[in-house]
Amino acid sequence: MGRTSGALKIPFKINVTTMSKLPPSSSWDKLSVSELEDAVAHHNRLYWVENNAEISDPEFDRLVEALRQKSPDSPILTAIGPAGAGLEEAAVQADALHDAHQVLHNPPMLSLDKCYDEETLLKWFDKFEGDVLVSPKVDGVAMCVRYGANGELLLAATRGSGRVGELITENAKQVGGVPHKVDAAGIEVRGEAYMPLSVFRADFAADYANPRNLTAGALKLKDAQAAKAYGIRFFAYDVLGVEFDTELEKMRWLAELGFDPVGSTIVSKDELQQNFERIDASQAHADFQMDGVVYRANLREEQLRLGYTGHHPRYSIAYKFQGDFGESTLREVHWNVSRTGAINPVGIVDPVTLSGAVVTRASLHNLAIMETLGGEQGLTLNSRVLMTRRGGVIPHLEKIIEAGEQPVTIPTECPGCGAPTYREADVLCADHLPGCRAERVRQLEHFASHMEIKGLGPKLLEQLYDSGLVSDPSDFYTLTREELTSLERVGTKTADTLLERIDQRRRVRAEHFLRALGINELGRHVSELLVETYPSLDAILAVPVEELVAIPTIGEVIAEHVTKGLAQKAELIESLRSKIELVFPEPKSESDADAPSDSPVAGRSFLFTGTLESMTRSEAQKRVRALSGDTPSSVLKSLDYLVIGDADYEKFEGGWRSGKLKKAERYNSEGSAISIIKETDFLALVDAADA
Ligand SMILES: NC(=O)c1ccc[n+]([C@@H]2O[C@H](COP(=O)([O-])OP(=O)(O)OC[C@H]3O[C@@H](n4cnc5c(N)ncnc54)[C@H](O)[C@@H]3O)[C@@H](O)[C@H]2O)c1
Ligand SMILES: [Zn+2]
Repeated sequence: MGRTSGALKIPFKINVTTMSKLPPSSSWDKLSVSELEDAVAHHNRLYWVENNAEISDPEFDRLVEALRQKSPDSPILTAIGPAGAGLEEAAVQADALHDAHQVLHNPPMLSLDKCYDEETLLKWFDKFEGDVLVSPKVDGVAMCVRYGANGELLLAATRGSGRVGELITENAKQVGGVPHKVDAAGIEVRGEAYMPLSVFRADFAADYANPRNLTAGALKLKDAQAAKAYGIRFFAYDVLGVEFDTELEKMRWLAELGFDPVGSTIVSKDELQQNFERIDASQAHADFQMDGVVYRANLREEQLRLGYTGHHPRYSIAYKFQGDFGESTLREVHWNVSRTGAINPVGIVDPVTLSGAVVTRASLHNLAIMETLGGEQGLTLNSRVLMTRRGGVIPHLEKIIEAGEQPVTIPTECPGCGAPTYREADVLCADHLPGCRAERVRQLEHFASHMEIKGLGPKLLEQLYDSGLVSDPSDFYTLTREELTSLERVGTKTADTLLERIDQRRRVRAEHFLRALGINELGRHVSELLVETYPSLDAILAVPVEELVAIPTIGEVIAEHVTKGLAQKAELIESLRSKIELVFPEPKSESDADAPSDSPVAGRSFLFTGTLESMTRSEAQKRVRALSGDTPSSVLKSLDYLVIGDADYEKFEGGWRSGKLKKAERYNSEGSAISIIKETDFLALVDAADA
């Protein structure tokens, strides 16, 4: 089974950093001003115009900083960014504004001023009065959304050159956190679109190097429906068309409108550095990639007084993460069999400490990405390499500093079963033999994770597979306590918890089941489409390729992979369906096609207050979102449910009111219809929606 790029793949170049023809970062300082200027202009162009960066972002930032140190007034410094790269000129020359696909940004969507140390930050702070709003600098793609006189979504656009952006309205409607209607007239909201790291890790990390490129690609896909499969979300950080006295009020208002504002706090001068460190540390658990911290003067009158340069607002600055680099040596390349059967390279390097963690391995994604990394002579062992953690988290082999001598050998046989390998497009494949251990264990892992059976980690799965207790996913459902406790390090308590978790997943939504099968191209989007289009598993299994191709967004390649995969797994599917009950959505009748769904959760919004007992707040929010509900971060007039933790519900009945409750009651007295319910009732709602 091989991977071929199907229609769902993004037609977007992967930004792999290869060996730079210019000197490595350590020698930027030795260049003259004019050499530095040339280098900055060169890389800026490669990045913005050719979409093919040769050096990493932190390295580019160092280069710019080297120029700024030597020649603070260099005109090149203010020409960095898309406009400086000539994009704007090109757009205007092409008479862009008469082009229906483009939008003029007024005022332009500017860049941000940058700094790399506390001293520079404090100097900036001394230019104005009042406190500062701090927020993470989200490493995504800038986007604006405009709303009309009735609050309807009019258009959305990319930042483009800063002055001229590209229209992406239909795609933006598929982005989480972009309300289609707001309770405000004639506003423009600006913010950052990004791919949550959880989505990137689950669906794309094996084939793509960077969530930011995927985000940019998804926003520009011709087929807006297909964009949905990328799970892109939007953080709002600014609004035009309404004036506020402070940034804080602005961010609160955005939350009330239903946007997801970037998490922000107000701080004073002596807390600036401490908040940089706090946000830096938060990378370990954040679900988005960030590349620094943004500071903004809180008082609007001070912002107006400071104004703008042509490149950035003076009232704002980004304190960028240095990108913790470390040199190491590439010792080996391991080849892992993925759940789709692709055999992908993983680099094993000498231990190096980066952002507080020891890194010894980094995914090299796939054969083609590995080749690009190695450059003309190919990747070699014992190469000196530069390691980073992307977004401070994902270990990444940034570039080769000095090549070694021994070329990496590409296996001719699958490391799991010995089947001969072959290349298909970017990927190394094999027609795995039935007993391919690596592929089987990976499939078990994939099944468990998509069926949301917690506790089945890779170690335990290997034990289960090697002991013969589980050879395919249907065996999970016949495991007994005795069998489980016969394994090393599995006690009765662990066994019972596990059995209970498996039991809870005997009744699942059909799209989750389809996706869990681990069939190439049968991901979230195609599974959902199939389940929406066909009423039963039998109907899905019987669909011929020609019919699948007729479904919008399913191309020929996808259709072939899916039908072939389902046929190959017929036996497994039969054995699973005798143990699992699949839930299909109620068929929609023609007349109510546009009516809100009758799921008690889909399309409704939920906000939580007080302490939840059955799960954490973020788990509760995840469940709501998984059922297509919304989770605004504050009380809106249009809110459907305010959920009170069970323990606090008694207090509520006794007269206690949280801020959120007070607000909800006030809105209700003004005509809103917010249901205030307790946790147990919420659980009943989600269970009903899940059923
Ligand atoms: N590798 C290379 O060769 C190369 C060359 C040129 C530029 N670059 C990189 O391109 C990137 C983009 O540069 P730039 O100057 O256009 O953008 P920038 O890095 O100055 O950032 C400005 C952007 O930050 C975004 N942002 C994210 N979170 C925000 C928040 N909380 N508040 C306000 N704004 C927020 C905004 O959308 C805004 O457009 C930089 O990271 C730079 O390193 C790399
Ligand atoms: Zn194999």
